[in-house]
Formats: sequence, structure tokens, C-alpha cells
Amino acid sequence: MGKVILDVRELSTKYVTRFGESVYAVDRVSLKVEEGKSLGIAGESGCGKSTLALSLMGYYFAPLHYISGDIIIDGVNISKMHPDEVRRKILGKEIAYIPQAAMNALNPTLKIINFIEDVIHAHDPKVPKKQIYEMARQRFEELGLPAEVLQKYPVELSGGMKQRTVIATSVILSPKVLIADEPSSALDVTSQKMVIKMLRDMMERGLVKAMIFITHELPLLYNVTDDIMVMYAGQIVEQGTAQQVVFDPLHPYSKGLMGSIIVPESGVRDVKLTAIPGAPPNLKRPPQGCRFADRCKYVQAECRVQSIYMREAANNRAYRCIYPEEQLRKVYENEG
Ligand SMILES: Nc1ncnc2c1ncn2[C@@H]1O[C@H](COP(=O)(O)OP(=O)(O)OP(=O)(O)O)[C@@H](O)[C@H]1O
Repeated sequence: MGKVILDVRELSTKYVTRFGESVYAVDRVSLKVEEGKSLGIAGESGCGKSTLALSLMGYYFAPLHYISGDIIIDGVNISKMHPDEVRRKILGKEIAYIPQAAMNALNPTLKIINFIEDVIHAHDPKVPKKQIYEMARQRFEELGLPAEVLQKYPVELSGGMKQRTVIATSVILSPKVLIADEPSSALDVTSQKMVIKMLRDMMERGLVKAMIFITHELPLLYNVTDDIMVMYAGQIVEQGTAQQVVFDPLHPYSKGLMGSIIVPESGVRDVKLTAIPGAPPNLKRPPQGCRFADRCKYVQAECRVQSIYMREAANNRAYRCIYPEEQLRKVYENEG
């Protein structure tokens, strides 16, 4: 096993609504990402992917609240740091986040270089502008973006270029971990490919040491990340290599999602994570037993009465189900 860059242990966070209700969006999530590796997180809308991404940065402000667990980045536990310290020392430097529709982060009234100055000055107001320009120019060129972009206003750039600009900006301070939340979903296919290529380049050149890629589109994950975790109703329900999870899923939810995939590339292309009838449980009052029980074809009475934990399977994988691996495989086999 390589050096672990991101080590998350039993992390739980919640939203508290203005009516004082708690929404348990991230429930005891554990994950590890080693140096040079990428992890994909997949799940349907509302399962907690974005909340997990935000939670991983350790930067909590209302309505998002930390409950428990540890976030260890390259040996440093950031989970109990004060938000000011996280903002100054961690964000952008240790861990960076590319939000959904990141290109909207650009301020239309600022040239790109001025936007970058603002980003860097939020961490350290003393960095001279000349130095920022030099850092930005170098990073843009490394990532195949022309330095002229720095002198442009957002309106002068295409959607794809804006997105790549924000991505390049997010790694100016060489963060150890980069979290990309649906970074290409709003783009046309060509721009999507360029964004994915850029993320890969960043990993290959060591500009970031570990990456988390969040999406509901499985084909993207299969082609981009080494490992995949499937999330359902605030919990991880399956974890393995991209190959294992896509082509040999164990959890009935992943199985349902991937069931129709036959051929890589063309076969996976159009599969969306919405194929299973029913809806996830309300995260204000998650059920005591298996959260997938209401939608599971193989549900038994005991699934609903006890907490279901992740269980280990062969080849370093894990899934959250009462069925042992052999039994689950038999059930699937009998179905044909
Ligand atoms: N500000 C908020 N206040 C209260 N509940 C919230 C808030 N933001 C999200 N939630 C709830 O938290 C849960 C997880 O939402 P989250 O946005 O993390 O899911 P997601 O998997 O990222 O979905 P999507 O793919 O649509 O972005 C959902 O039940 C959502 O309704």
C-alpha cells in the first residue's frame, strides 16, 4: 500500500435547517486515498455527495455542522481545527475544492488575474501581485492554458475555458488533495473531455497528490478514477476498484445501477444513476436498519431492525449488506 494522503475515519456531518431540524447527510463515512490515486464517488441526487465533499475540507459553517470523526491529510488531523485556521492553513494548500458549476465562481467584473489575486490574498494578503502573476502564468502553461487568458474577463472566454481556468486556479497553491464535484457536467462533450484530461494531467504531473471525483455519471468515473465508492442516503454502500464496482458490483443498489451495463465505453455511456424504482429515505429521520431496504429486491425482515455495517469482501473490497458475499453472488447467479 502506498502512502495515504487522505484518511477519513467515521466522518458524520449534518445540516441544521432554520426550523431546527437536522438532516443527517453524511453518516460515518470512512475512506482512504493513497498518493497518486483517485477516488470516484457516485450516487444519485441528494445522497450526500456534495455534502461529503464540503465536509472533507473541515470548513464548517451553518447550516453544515460537524458531528464526529477524523479527517487526516498527510498525517495532520484537521477535523477539530477552528474554521479560521482551516481557511488560512488548509483550504487551497492542503485540500482544494472545485464546486459544481465552478465557472460561476468567476467574478464577471474582474479579469482572471485579479480573481486569482483575490483567491491567493484570501490565504495570505502579503503575497506580491508580481509573484501571483508568475505563479499563475506558470501553472496555466503547465496545464496547457494560454497565459493571455489571465488578462481576459470571464465574458471573453468559452464555458469550457472558464471551467479550466477555475480548475487551474484551484491548484495554484499545489494542494495535496483535490476534490472535483461534477466538474464537467454542465459542459459539452468536447469540453468535458478537456476537463477530464486536465484533471488526469494534474495527477500525472504530481500537481496534486490525490483526487476525489464526484459524479452521478458512471462512465466518467470508470474512465477517470482508480477506485469508486457508491453512496446511498448519506452512507457508503460499496467500495472497490473502478473495475470491480462497475463490472462486478456486490451491493444490491450498485447492482441495480450497473445491471444494464454490458460493454465498457459504449455500454456504460448513457447509464444514469436513476434506474431503480422508489426514492431514498428522508435524511431527517433515516431508518434504523438498511437505508436501501424499501427499494431492495432481496430485503428480509432483519434488514430493517439492525444497523447494517460495511463488510469486507475478497480482493480488498467492501459493501454494506447483511448477505455474505457467496450468498449474494448465488442470488445474483440464480437470477441469471
Ligand atoms: N443547506 C441545506 N440545508 C438542509 N439540507 C440540505 C442542505 N443542502 C443539502 N441538504 C440535504 O442534504 C442531503 C444531501 O444533499 P447533497 O447536495 O449533498 O446531495 P448530492 O448527492 O450532492 O446531490 P446532487 O447530486 O443533486 O448535488 C439531501 O437530503 C439534501 O436535501
